[in-house]
Amino acid sequence: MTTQELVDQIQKKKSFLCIGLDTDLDKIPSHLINEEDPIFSFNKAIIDATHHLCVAYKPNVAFYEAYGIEGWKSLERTIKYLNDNYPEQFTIADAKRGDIGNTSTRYAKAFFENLNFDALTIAPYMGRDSVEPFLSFENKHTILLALTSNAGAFDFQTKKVEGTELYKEVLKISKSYKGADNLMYVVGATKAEYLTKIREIVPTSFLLVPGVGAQGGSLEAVCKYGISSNIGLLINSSRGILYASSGKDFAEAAQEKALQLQSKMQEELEKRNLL
Ligand SMILES: O=c1ccn([C@@H]2O[C@H](COP(=O)(O)O)[C@@H](O)[C@H]2O)c(=O)[nH]1
Repeated sequence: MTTQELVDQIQKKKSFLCIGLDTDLDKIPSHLINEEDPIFSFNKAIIDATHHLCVAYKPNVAFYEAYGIEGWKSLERTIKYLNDNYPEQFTIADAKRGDIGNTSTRYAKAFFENLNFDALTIAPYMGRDSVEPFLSFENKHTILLALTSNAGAFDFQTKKVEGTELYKEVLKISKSYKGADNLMYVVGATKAEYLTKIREIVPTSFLLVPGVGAQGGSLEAVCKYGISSNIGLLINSSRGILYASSGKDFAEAAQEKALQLQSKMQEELEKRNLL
């Protein structure tokens, strides 16, 4: 999917919601456990109930890898279901990969070609030659960790290197990478006050913003400091939507949570004349 197609979807749906498919067998409703593939059954019900309210889905691969080959099959079924039934959805594999060049190329093939995701999260720590292999895939997006939502982000990301915070160096230096047009960045909703500085460096780049919901980040603050002329935000919520109910009404409850977030997003877009 091109970035313009993503912007068109956001405007059509009045939503920049990304739903995180962090599907945990310990948390899904008990009546699904005896299904042949409980993870896929849960995901399918969530997707069918929420697709009109969001523009992206983000399975975090840890939740699939944790169950071995069966978990990987659930991930394959989920991305195939999305691509076959809702091709307008922007799909993100949250895998936080990145390695020496030839290995990065294999990761890129796994997620962009084999599984056919639109985007993949990448750790920038190994630098240019670990990131550029991902950027050479046309209409595929590399989402680089810039300033993450967790407390440990302050261990390294905000430390100064030759006078500049490391996360700013990640943003600045990555702009010179070959294929940088395919870059997006992760910025945690819990770090919303940093977004003004971030927008000075990457004024229109898309930002994937996790941390609204279970981690306590504020949607309003993210919009206040981070929204750009092309909107440029995908705000993720996983647990806050997926586990709104542990009963048979889980999909309806997830839909209600997604609707609440979509309505707030619509308000934020309308008050800035971005629709
Ligand atoms: O900085 C980051 C980067 C990634 N994540 C991931 O996003 C979701 C958030 O889930 P919630 O349940 O909405 O808290 C999860 O997959 C994280 O691994 C992040 O939270 N922060």
